[in-house]
Amino acid sequence: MADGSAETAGATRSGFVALIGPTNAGKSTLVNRLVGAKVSIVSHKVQTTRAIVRGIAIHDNAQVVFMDTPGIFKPRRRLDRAMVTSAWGGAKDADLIMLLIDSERGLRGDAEAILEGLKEVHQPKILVLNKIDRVKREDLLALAAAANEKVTFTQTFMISAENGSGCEDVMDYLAKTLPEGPWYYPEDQISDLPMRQLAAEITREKLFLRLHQELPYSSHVETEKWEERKDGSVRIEQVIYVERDSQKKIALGKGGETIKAISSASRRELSEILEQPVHLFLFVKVRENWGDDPERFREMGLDFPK
Ligand SMILES: Nc1nc2c(ncn2[C@@H]2O[C@H](COP(=O)(O)OP(=O)(O)OP(=O)(O)O)[C@@H](O)[C@H]2O)c(=O)[nH]1
Repeated sequence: MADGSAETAGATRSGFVALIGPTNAGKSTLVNRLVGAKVSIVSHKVQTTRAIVRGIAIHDNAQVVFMDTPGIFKPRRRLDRAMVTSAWGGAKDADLIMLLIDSERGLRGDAEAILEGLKEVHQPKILVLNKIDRVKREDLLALAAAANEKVTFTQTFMISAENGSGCEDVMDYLAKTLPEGPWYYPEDQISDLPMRQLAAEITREKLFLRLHQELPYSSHVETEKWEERKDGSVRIEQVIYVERDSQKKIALGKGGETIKAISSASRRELSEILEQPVHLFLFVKVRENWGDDPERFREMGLDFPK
């Protein structure tokens, strides 16, 4: 057989997996772990993820495209509503839905409402109980039973996205369950988030880590300029939008020390990801009501809710 060798390796599989779950359940941590690289920003604060970010992982013969959806919660502001719509929209486009629950928090809060919403979604669903490093085994079993009573899951997994325990089983399952078909992306691609947007997300993560109270929630980062230089370095200019003058002062810090710290942390990480020297310039601008500006929503890849 002259050309049969590729066939014997088995047909390729591929598909889209929507990660749904309450905010702070660990969705970004899990995608980053499964993809093996940082494609989605993580922080201990809730509502870090705004738009759908896809991480792409190869496992056995399968290419698994993760849609890391914004945490689903009760929408209040316009931006919140857009995030929730985007999360459910992502679920409807997927081949498989993965519900991630923080086992320590259980079904309290938004988890209950998500389970209700999932009843209307017809794709196969799996339940993933995360943060098992924090809970006792008997509580996990009770939680799995309670969730399975409300929605029919084809499989239940218990994992720790943080230390990796159980994650391999999830990948094995996905790799053999997704539909047969050609891969959607080239083998070495791990995200379809444009680099400019990923760079903005990284700076936003540093902002989240550095600033407290409400400021991170009323700020937004955009990459405005991206210039590849002849010496192999790149010059990146980003704007941090805040809503008030007082917030601008906080973002800059005394003598500019806060913005300098954010900038150098972001620059270091960007140089690592891009594998080239980065010159990063951050500007803080006040834009009142950016949360009601359709253009900002487009930049974040979200539809502007009426
Ligand atoms: N102990 C423990 N902590 C975890 C685990 N997985 C994630 N975390 C932590 O939980 C917090 C939230 O994680 P994220 O990955 O940002 O959660 P998310 O669901 O993407 O959050 P949103 O963007 O708000 O929707 C972070 O502080 C993580 O380090 C885990 O398995 N065990």
